[in-house]
Amino acid sequence: MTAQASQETRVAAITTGLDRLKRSLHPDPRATGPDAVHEPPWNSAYVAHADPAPAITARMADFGYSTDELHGRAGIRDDLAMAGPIQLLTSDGAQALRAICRGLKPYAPHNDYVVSHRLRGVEALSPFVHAMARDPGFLHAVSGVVGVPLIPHPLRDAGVQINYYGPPSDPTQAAPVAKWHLDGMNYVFTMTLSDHEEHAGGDYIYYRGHPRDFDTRRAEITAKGPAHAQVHTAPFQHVGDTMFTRGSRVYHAVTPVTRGDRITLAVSLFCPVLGRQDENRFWHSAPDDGLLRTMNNWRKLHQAIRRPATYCRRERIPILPIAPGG
Ligand SMILES: O=C(O)CCC(=O)C(=O)O
Ligand SMILES: [Fe+2]
Repeated sequence: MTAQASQETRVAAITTGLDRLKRSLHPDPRATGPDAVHEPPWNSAYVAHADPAPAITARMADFGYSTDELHGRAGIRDDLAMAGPIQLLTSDGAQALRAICRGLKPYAPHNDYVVSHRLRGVEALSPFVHAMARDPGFLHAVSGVVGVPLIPHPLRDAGVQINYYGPPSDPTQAAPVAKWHLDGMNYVFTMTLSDHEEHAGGDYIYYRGHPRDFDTRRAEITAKGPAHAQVHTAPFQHVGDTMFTRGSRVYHAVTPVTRGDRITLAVSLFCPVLGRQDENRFWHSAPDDGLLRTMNNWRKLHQAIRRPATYCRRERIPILPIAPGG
C-alpha cells in the first residue's frame, strides 16, 4: 500500500457552518416513492441469529475515549464502538430487502452533502422496512449486539436510509461517495445489499481514533484515506453483512465506487432509557430535510426523550428488557 491514496480512494470531509444553513433553507424536494407498493410482506422468520462474537468487536477505549466520555449510566454499560460483520437477516430476508431497495432507487435524490445518492425516510416508503424496524425479534437481535434496549429512531426521516453508489452516468462527474463524517445517530447498523465482488471501490472506511485527533489531522487523514495507519476498512463481503457503528463517535466514509453498484441500508436506532444522550443536533438533519420538517421531527424526538414509555405505546413499539452482553 502506498503512503498516498489514489484519486479512487480519496474522500473529502463534509462541509459545515454557513453551508448547512443555506442547505436548510433550500432542501431537496422530498422523495415521494411509488404510488402502489409491490413488495413481499415482511416475515419475522427473516430475523437471523446474530453471531455473538463477530470478527470485529471494538470498545470506545480502543478509539481513545476515556471513561467519562462514554454513553450509559449506572448499571448500563454502553461502550461498544464497532462490531461486525453480523447477519441480522437470513439470506432470504436479505435478498428480499435487496430487491426492495433496488426498486426504490429511482426515488433517491442526488446530493453532495454527505452521501451522494441516498433515500431518507425509508420506513414511510416501504412497509417491509417499517415492519422490520419494529419487529420484536429484530429489535431483540440489535439490542443484544449493543447490550442496551433499542427501538426505531424517532427522527423517522433519518432513521432508515438507503445509500446508492455506482459510477456516474456522466463520466465528467465524481463517483458517489460518503464523505468523512460523524452521524447524528449513536446506534447505526449498516447492512450491505451487494456482494463486494459486484463493485470496485465502495469500501466503508473508518478512523480508529478519537474525533478530536481526526479533526486535528483531518488534511492528512483525508488525503491518505485507507493508506493511513489508523484508517481501517470494514469487512463487508456478502449481501446481508452488517456492521454496528457508534456513528456519532466514529469518523467514517465510503470510497468512490468506480465499477458496478453498491447498495447499503443504514438503520439507526434509539435507546429509550438513554434518550437524553442522543447526539442528534438540529443542524445535522436540517440541511437534508429543511427547517420546517426538521422542527416537526425534532418535536417527536423530544417527546420520546421526555416520555419514552408513552412514546413507545403510542407508536406500538415493543419495549424490551435490557439485553445482556454487548
Ligand atoms: O453506505 C455506507 O456504507 C455508509 C453510509 C453512511 O455512513 C451513512 O449513511 O451515514
Ligand atoms: Fe454515516
